[in-house]
Amino acid sequence: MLYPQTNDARMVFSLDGVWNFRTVGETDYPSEWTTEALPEPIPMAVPGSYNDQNDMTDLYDVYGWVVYQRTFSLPERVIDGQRVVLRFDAATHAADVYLNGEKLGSHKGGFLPFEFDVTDNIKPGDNLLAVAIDNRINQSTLPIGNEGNVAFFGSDNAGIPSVEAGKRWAKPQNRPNFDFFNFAGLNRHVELYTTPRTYIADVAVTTKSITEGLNEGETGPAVIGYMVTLGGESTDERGDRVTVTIQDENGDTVATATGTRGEITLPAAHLWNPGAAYLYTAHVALAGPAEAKAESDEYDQTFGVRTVEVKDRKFLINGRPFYFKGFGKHEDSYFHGRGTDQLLNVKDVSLIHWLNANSFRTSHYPYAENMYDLCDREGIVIIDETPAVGMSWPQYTNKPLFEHHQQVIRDMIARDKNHPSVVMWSLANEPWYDQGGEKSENALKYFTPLYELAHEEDPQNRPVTIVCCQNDYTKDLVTRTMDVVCLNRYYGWYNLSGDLDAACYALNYELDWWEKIGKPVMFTEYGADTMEGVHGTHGKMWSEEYQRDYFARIDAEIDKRPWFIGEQLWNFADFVTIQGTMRVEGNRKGILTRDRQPKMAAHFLRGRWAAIPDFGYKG
Ligand SMILES: CCCCCC[C@@H]1NC[C@@H](O)[C@H](O)[C@H]1C(=O)O
Repeated sequence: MLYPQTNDARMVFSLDGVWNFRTVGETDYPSEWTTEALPEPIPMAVPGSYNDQNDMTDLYDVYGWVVYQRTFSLPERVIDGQRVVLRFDAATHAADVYLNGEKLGSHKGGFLPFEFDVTDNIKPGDNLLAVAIDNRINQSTLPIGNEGNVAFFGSDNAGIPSVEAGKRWAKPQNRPNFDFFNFAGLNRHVELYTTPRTYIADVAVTTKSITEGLNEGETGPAVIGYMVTLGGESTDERGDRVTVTIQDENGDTVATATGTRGEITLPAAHLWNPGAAYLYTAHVALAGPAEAKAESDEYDQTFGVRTVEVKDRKFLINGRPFYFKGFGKHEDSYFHGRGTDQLLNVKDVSLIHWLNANSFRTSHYPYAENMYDLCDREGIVIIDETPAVGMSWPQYTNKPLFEHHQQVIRDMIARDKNHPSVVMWSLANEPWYDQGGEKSENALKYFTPLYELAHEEDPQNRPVTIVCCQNDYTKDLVTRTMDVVCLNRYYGWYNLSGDLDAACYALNYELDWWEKIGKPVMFTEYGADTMEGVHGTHGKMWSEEYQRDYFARIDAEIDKRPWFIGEQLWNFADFVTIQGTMRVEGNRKGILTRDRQPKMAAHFLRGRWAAIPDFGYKG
């Protein structure tokens, strides 16, 4: 799915700004709220979660529907004869969309784009756009919501008559089976864009071969593959009117090709590398019929020349063994909630550089495209993750959920396939699947087809993984089948708490087991909750000294394992969760505070990572 672009053939109209907004709740929204002006609306900024934007009412407790509304008008002379598309970069978690009183359709899933062809719905003057959004999560959504009365890490005294009575009486609420606040709404950009009626619908670019061993700034022959998909009217005989021009970073043409698919040799290619990005542009042009130049289309698709491969328990980028240094993150900030904030993206990327990190995982959902674009140009490596978090054995026989999971994988790869920064797909975070017997078998039957689907859907055929929770690894049949074993481990925090000696012993006990499995292994989570300003001469849990010591001790152990290919800790920064006895204004495992100030561990890691090269750390 191409990101909207303004050029000689296309135009983008942003619908960001202040919309009208009303909460509805669990019942259905009134139909007149989608066909007439909202009564007594409050202002709501888009993009942005609605939860933190108004203190006259508690929008943290919304359970069910809200309705957004705005009007817009488009210049007739610009859209005349063009195709007009309404696109949502995301709407969390489910949306019904109406234009001028007509329902355009619905979308389920809160972290990937969807669009509607509104060519025949647009009218001169004001158009009324209404979007109803449902924030409810349950056992059949991704992420997973508990339908009982306790969330992940929620506390309870089950069985006590008064407590049970209180749980029955309590108003319905979302009970996330995951550890981040269920921020919702129009979290990302909303836009209208035009294309000709016959248009470029998709562009895929792959790297077929490179010259390995190039140093930064050196060039060598490379071969790329491309495929252009056309859409709209009379697309079949138009293939011969497609030209592809490859431009280097200076905008100079380095190669050209015609046709909707083929291979192109770049005689002196610059490689895209972590920390040394180089971006090319494939300028795709679809010539209109001679008699109608105005029907030509064009699209500029950036890409990087680089290969990714898992081989001999190494993670190779451009044939060299890469070592992941970084973290899991969240799209999470004051006031914006999970809303796209380009300034924060730029600041976070600067902090990734300041920390001498080179990568992050999009825990636990695909992030907004803007962040991937930034990482493409900044040479930061991404593990791209679906919103499948909080899963357990009941899900592995839930066929509608499996089909939704398949669609999410297709949509995530369709959106992110051209980003050189994306080097691996994560199918899920911490699915619980170590109960042994049929439950473990069902998990394997659920995830194996998804693993195969991700490989099939990706034209670049990147490695595929799943991120494994602290579990009984001997009964976990799934993790060991992935291309890379990604472990979330909390020795010294959730278990053997405060005892880093025992924690290191237990970690090595498990790593001895993984030694025999023959796959590359990395941490995708490890860490300790830390309150900035809490100190101690013998750093105890929650102190800044403990978080620093935790990483220093654990890292010393993984350094001893040549097949341990990376350390992504938990978390880049503190972030908001449900309220609960184990969370103080959220999860405090950040090495930065939520307002991006470094804790003591950040300084330790900055020094450690300065001494760890992107390539060849383990030989
Ligand atoms: C019993 C062990 C469970 C460890 C689970 C650790 C969790 N992994 C997923 C993340 O979203 C959580 O924030 C993290 C944690 O709680 O800080």
